[in-house]
Amino acid sequence: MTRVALIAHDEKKPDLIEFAQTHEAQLREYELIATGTTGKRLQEETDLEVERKESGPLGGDLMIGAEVAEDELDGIVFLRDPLRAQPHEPDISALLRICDVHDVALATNHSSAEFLIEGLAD
Ligand SMILES: O=C(CO)COP(=O)(O)O
Repeated sequence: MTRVALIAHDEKKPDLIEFAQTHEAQLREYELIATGTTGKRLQEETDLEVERKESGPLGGDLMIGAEVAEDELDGIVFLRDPLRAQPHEPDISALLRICDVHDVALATNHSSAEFLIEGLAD
């Protein structure tokens, strides 16, 4: 089954929720995982079932990266905040890197997320 991770930094969470709501019917067909706070908001604001990992700053990005390393993920939508430094920047870099190592589709902004979701549907 297609397995997809959804992640957003705080400033981008409203954007991710809107994205998930727009594509809710399609996303319902997939196994979804998310970092802690993103997952909580998805559970509260959509009808999607989401497996929650730790919050990003507490290791959630690394937990999702571990799934990438084990080839368990088909795609990641990670709406990053490009305007604010994050305390766990090394973890974020590790996640981006391991996606490139394993050639896993990764969208880090809304426009590319639209392409990714369309690609997953094919
Ligand atoms: O910090 C994050 C990704 O780097 C997201 O974590 P939360 O979903 O727990 O806010």
